[in-house]
Amino acid sequence: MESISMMGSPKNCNETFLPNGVNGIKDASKIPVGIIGSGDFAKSLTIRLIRCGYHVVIGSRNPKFAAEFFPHVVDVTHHEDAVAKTNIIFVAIHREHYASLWDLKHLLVGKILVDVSNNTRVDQYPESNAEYLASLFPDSSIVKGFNVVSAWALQLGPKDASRQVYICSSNVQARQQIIELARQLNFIPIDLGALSASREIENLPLRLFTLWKGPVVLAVSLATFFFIYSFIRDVIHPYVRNQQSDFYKIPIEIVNKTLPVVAITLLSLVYLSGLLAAAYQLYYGTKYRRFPPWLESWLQCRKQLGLLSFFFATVHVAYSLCLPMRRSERYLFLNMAYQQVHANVENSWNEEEVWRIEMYISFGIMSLGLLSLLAVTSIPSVNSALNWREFSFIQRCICRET
Ligand SMILES: NC(=O)C1=CN([C@@H]2O[C@H](COP(=O)(O)OP(=O)(O)OC[C@H]3O[C@@H](n4cnc5c(N)ncnc54)[C@H](OP(=O)(O)O)[C@@H]3O)[C@@H](O)[C@H]2O)C=CC1
Ligand SMILES: [Cu+2]
Repeated sequence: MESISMMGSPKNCNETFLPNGVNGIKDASKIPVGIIGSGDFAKSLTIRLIRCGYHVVIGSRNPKFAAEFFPHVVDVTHHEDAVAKTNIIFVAIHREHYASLWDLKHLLVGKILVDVSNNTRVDQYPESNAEYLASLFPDSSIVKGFNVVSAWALQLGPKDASRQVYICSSNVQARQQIIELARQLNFIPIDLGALSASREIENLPLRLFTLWKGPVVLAVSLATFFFIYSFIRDVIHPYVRNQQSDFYKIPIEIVNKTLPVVAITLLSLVYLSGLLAAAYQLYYGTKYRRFPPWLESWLQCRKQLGLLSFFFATVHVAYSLCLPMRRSERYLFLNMAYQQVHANVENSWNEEEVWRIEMYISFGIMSLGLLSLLAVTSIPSVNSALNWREFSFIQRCICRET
């Protein structure tokens, strides 16, 4: 790591945004970082780099044209010139164009090339883009990284939540330098070792929603099932038996009966997986045995199940709050009042019923409160502000009470 401490720019990017590097960023501002390509990624990366005090050199096929899109402090020049001026070069062009850099081969000897590219499909090519780049330029140090951040996120600045970047390279020194650079740019670098990990890193952005797929399909199936069940029970059944038309109940009442059932089923699935895992460990008398794959993936998507449960519970609360606003409710209310008058009942207060409903509502609100606490603590930035014990306290103890 010492070899890179020369990059020593301040920990906080904001400080470095001052003009002329007033506060001790002189070192970093002197380190030129090269970027080949002048597209969206190059533009956003440039902004992040200069904010953090780096000097940026852009290599473009058409520097005159490209210069218009970059701040004045950026040196926009030809590929050869950019490569000659810098030791760390981001390759911000698509894989299909890598071969066009072939002429620069002699200039790239011993330099660090950072491959930021992504593919459109998982395992699109036999070898990863970074390995392909390495095969084109065997005398350069190829580092894979930064492909999981979007150009948009790069521009948002250091406060953005998606801060993790995965970095790998077979050249340890080059990898360490890029890891340090990522840290200076206020990312959280994760070292994945040798360049062979690049295939996995390239597949990451394409696999973002894998953990959501199962829970979402499950939630939709549960919702459909319970909706049909309530529909048959509360609408079809009275219609068939007494010719009573309750179809008006479909949009609100039936939906509102479905929502809490789905919410509570999903929440119970979150904790059931933990119980099954514990039972499994007790049964085999060891915690060093792998769980079966279905349990493993179930355990992995607990957070998604929990968040979906929270979503259904919240919508249920919104629906419930709107129940008395409906016209149907008012008609029913009036009719009831009329019937009461007709039957000469002066007071229809039912102590038991009153208590039941009061308790229902109170518990409902309390559960939503606790569920939102769980949901909030699972947000990465909040999560990282809690220590491990605090987090497991909230996730375990509070939940047991719900
Ligand atoms: N955009 C994003 O959010 C992200 C992009 N990436 C990766 O970054 C890389 C660049 O993406 P992005 O900036 O969006 O792409 P763009 O299409 O916006 O830009 C690509 C750049 O490549 C250069 N280029 C185009 N054709 C050729 C060619 N035939 N030969 C040499 N250079 C060429 C051009 O620069 P010039 O005309 O100056 O030579 C062009 O500006 C890609 O590999 C992408 O996968 C990774 C993460 C996120
Ligand atoms: Cu309810």
